[in-house]
Amino acid sequence: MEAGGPAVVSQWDECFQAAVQVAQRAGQVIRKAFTEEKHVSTKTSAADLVTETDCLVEHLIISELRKQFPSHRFISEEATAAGAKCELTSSPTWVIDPIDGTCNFVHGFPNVAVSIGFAVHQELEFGVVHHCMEERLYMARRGRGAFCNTQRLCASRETDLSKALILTEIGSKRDPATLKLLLSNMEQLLLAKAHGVRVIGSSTLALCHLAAGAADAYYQFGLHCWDLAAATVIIREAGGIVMDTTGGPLNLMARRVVAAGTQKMATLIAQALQPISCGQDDQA
Ligand SMILES: O=P(O)(O)O[C@H]1[C@H](O)[C@@H](O)[C@@H](O)[C@@H](O)[C@@H]1O
Ligand SMILES: [Mg+2]
Ligand SMILES: [Mg+2]
Repeated sequence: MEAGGPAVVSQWDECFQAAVQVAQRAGQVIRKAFTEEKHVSTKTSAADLVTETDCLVEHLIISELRKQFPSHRFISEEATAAGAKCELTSSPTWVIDPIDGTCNFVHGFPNVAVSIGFAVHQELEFGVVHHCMEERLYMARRGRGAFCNTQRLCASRETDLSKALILTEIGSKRDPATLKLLLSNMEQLLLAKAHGVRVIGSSTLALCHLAAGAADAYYQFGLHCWDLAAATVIIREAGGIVMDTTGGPLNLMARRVVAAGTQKMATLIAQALQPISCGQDDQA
């Protein structure tokens, strides 16, 4: 493009810009509500919390995006909890977690984010994650690199499990059999001499830390498509791998993931894990 020539407008520019703007507006609402009294309800278990701010922010995001893109489809956490169908079609689809880290938000623990992913023909085109308590905006567009604010992100190159910092999340399924498998998986990785295993209470922020090279791997059984969508683009554009726990390609709806800076690390993690059955987002 010659200097001063017309800006090249590529497809989905307008959607990406709208995602950035509404994620920042949502972050302001969450930051304001962070220190205020909260009305907390539970969903699938006593550990699966939701507040009026989750619902308010989800409504704010979707109504703004629907005004600009009325033909688009939406998948979001709280609408799904209220019975909406969770189906990724070939239509342009927004995949939204209004507050990732709601339990942290309720307790005043600052790992809290807004996650907005966007897919067309079931392929993820971009992701925006706003770490609203630290004013960090993680973002990536397919084929154009990953950034945190203005800093380019590069995932870890580590291939040795005994030198790895591994992130995971506990999720909200807390029956004894699930907890036994969950702790056994952590134990296997620690017995393999991993430097550490960390749980920070926000799957999407943990995945962004991986994209930034601040950890070497992430795995989870039980998260949702709205936890994963945006961060998957950010990790891939940072040079990382996001795949199914079986070692196959990621299925956004399968509620399980292994991510790492390198394919070798991702494979070592997947091989160490015992599977935990958590259903699928697109199966009621
Ligand atoms: O806070 P949420 O949006 O409910 O996300 C949770 C997620 O559902 C759970 O599986 C864990 O990954 C938590 O770390 C997330 O924050
Ligand atoms: Mg979430
Ligand atoms: Mg949420």
